[in-house]
Amino acid sequence: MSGAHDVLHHAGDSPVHRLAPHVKILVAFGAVLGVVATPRTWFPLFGVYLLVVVAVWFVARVPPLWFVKRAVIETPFVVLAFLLPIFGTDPRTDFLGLSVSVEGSLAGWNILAKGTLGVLISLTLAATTAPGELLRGLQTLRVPAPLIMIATLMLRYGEVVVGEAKRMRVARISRGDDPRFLWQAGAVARSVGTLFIRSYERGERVHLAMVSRGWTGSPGGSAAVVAEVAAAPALEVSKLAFAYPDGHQALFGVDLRVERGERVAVLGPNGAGKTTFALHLNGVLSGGSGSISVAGLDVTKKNLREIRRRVGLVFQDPDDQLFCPTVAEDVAFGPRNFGMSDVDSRVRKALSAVGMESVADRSPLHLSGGQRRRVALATVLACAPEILVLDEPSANLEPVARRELAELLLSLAPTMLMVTHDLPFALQICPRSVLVDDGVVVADGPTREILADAALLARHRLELPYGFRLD
Ligand SMILES: Nc1ncnc2c1ncn2[C@@H]1O[C@H](COP(=O)(O)OP(=O)(O)OP(=O)(O)O)[C@@H](O)[C@H]1O
Repeated sequence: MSGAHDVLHHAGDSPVHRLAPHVKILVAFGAVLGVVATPRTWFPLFGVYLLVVVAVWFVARVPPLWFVKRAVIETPFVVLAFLLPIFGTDPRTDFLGLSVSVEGSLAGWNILAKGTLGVLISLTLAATTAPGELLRGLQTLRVPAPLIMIATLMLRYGEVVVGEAKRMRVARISRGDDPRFLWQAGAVARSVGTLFIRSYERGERVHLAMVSRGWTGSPGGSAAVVAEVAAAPALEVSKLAFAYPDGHQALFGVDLRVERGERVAVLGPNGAGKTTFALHLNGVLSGGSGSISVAGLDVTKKNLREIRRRVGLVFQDPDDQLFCPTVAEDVAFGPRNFGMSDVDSRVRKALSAVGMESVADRSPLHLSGGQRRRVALATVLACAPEILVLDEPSANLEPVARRELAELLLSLAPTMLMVTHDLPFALQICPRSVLVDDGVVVADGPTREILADAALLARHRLELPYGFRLD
């Protein structure tokens, strides 16, 4: 998936691109301050500023048109700048036969000149500095960690919106739409509404993924550990029922007990409630009825931090799970939130476990789907959870990557719950399966026996793949 990276960053190898990011941030910041502080009537100086900015574009080898296209974000200010002379206060003067306010004209010019230069300077910084570099530059400048985290999240949200917009555009065009013509403006306007909703929903899923790795609103945290109840099962779920805020009832009373070290597959047709169930296991979803306990600790607000340290959730879509500028930072996110001490070595070990050490410094968004899936698993492994909850781990994996993932999962010690439609994968990894349908557990037993029950599978819209035989 491409994101805001590609929209605002113009990759290159010019001297401007090669400058240290913190130097560029300081220069850009100083330049914006200089522009803002310049008296509005020093007209020629604004011309000089513009020439300097354009000269930087030439050295950076980024075409001026690239900036012009992106400067459209300034449109509301331009409109305001042109309205001020018309509606400004007296005294007034004649300009090209129009009566314009003198003060309004100066105020409009001030906004137009300073706003445009500010936008162009910011775009120049963004064009010549990759987002990850920008964040590193801020770190070098010792900008407080919460501000850097906020910048990271804003960046991720930008990527979410741009990514959704691109996906929707491709979907529209592939179905014959060509939104270049005026009479399609209505469809485009409706798409903007949909884009907002889709971006909001994805943003919410990214937030859930952050919460599930211990994010509480500020980076860092303590490593306080709550004592568990000895001899309690790894997981005990009783009469769990849940309805989404729109009133849709997804779970109707799930009961499940999982012993320590067990590997259990959660099977079921589309819409059965599997993901909803998985999201409850570390308190990402809550508010229904029934109870859940992990190693004897109730999943309640007071224990949430400890529960999230113990239950690692790997989301169905890796794009929901990965939001930091680099793979290494994403993998470090959970251990940092949980106040773990040996973060660097955890990151190295987790990436090595999934065979992804070589991509540590790359942006997660520039990886292939299969690579992202492995990195998403590493983000959770780095927290060494006692229970690993995986939602569709084998989806979109090439056969070799799928086999490697199976070997990796079989080599891991934690208790495991794996939501999957991949029945052979369930058989390979999990000796036990539970079948969920319509928000309740309808079967629970050895995976082989459940998969051998053709009538049971058929009743719940499950099917072994063509040619697959249970020996
Ligand atoms: N955010 C939401 N708001 C309202 N309803 C939802 C929401 N998310 C899921 N649902 C509904 O809850 C039900 C269970 O969804 P869930 O995603 O848990 O199913 P699933 O078994 O994981 O399905 P799949 O195999 O297709 O991933 C579905 O009917 C779904 O439409």
